[in-house]
Amino acid sequence: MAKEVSNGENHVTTKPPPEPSPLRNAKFFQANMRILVTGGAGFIGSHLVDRLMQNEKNEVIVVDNYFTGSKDNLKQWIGHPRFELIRHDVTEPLLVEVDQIYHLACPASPIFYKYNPVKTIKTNVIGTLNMLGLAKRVGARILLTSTSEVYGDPLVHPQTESYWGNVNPIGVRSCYDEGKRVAETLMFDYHRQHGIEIRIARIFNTYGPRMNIDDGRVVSNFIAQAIRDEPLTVQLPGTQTRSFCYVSDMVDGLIRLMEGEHTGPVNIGNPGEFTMIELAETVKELINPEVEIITVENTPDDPRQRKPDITKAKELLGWEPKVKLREGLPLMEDDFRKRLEISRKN
Ligand SMILES: NC(=O)c1ccc[n+]([C@@H]2O[C@H](COP(=O)([O-])OP(=O)(O)OC[C@H]3O[C@@H](n4cnc5c(N)ncnc54)[C@H](O)[C@@H]3O)[C@@H](O)[C@H]2O)c1
Ligand SMILES: O=C(O)[C@H]1O[C@H](OP(=O)(O)OP(=O)(O)OC[C@H]2O[C@@H](n3ccc(=O)[nH]c3=O)[C@H](O)[C@@H]2O)[C@H](O)[C@@H](O)[C@@H]1O
Repeated sequence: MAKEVSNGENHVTTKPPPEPSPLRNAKFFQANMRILVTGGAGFIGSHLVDRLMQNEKNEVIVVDNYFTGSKDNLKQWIGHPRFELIRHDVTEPLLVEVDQIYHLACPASPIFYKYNPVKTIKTNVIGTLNMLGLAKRVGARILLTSTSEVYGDPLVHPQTESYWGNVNPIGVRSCYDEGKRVAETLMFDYHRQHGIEIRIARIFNTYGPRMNIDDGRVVSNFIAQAIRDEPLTVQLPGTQTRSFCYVSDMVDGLIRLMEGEHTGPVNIGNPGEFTMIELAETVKELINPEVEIITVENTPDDPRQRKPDITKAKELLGWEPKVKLREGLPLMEDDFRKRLEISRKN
């Protein structure tokens, strides 16, 4: 009988896990790992695909409905014999033979997940249910990209995985944070009831090249504003904090979690914590010292502080972030300048 330890509790499964595909152990087949990435045309998903495709033993299938993602993010792989791209909405069932599922499909920026909240919650609940059904049918291991938003407006700081959170169940962010909480519940219920091999990553604010330029998230907003000579819009009070992880570190953490022995949940994020005023000042200093910083109204239920405790990731996965904010911001600036076609002034 499979046994897992998480949050100090024993999760004893009622059934042995389904047999994995024989390909997982095949020595001579051209690809011995078929990997599905849902949401693979998005920001984190496309960087994950790049990393997975570097291993010649991997065959990668992306499914995406292109709500916030784009084929452009995957253009280097389209037509590659080990790569397949399917336009598909995860709220509909999917039948594909795979060994691993990275389940990322879900709009992540608050302006996009609030745009159609009913669809967001369907994506989180029905989408995750469909992917768990697929994992059960084909015996695949499945990783969910959950979020630090499961901690809500946290009363514990920094946040450890054992903290249950402080979440408004009826607020405008609930479609996303409560949606992800249900998704985590479904993952553990399939694990306990059906023996599915699960992995849960709780991702903290991640940034890097390929974020949508008008994505609405704070790092992309500030960088685009600095490049366009527009004021940096710090939402009030400006003393709220976030901890920003560069995307290459994130992808490394996700792959380690998938390949390791621990179900999670595991926080994956960079513990360097900044107020939004500090972030704006850093962007101003690095990208455009002339730019103005202004304050604007905030949106409801904005978490006041957020910083991951990454002890578990360090101990269980041997993972910690390498890229500091001051190193990551210029890399993102280069990408934004190319796409906006605005070069540096001097
Ligand atoms: N970037 C972050 O800071 C962050 C933090 C915490 C958690 N996450 C999680 O990581 C994942 C990826 O986030 P991201 O920042 O790359 O966002 P993103 O919006 O760039 O990517 C999400 C992808 O999912 C696709 N998608 C959305 N709904 C879908 C559906 N119903 N069916 C199929 N595809 C669908 C989108 O088109 C997009 O390509 C999300 O699950 C998000 O909740 C991200
Ligand atoms: O990391 C996470 O777990 C979650 O965090 C984010 O949510 P949030 O932290 O609210 O992200 P932003 O929209 O980037 O906002 C961060 C902070 O910046 C502030 N902000 C945002 C935009 C802006 O122009 N100015 C500004 O000051 C917001 O008020 C907020 O306090 C992401 O949107 C989610 O994808 C993710 O799941």
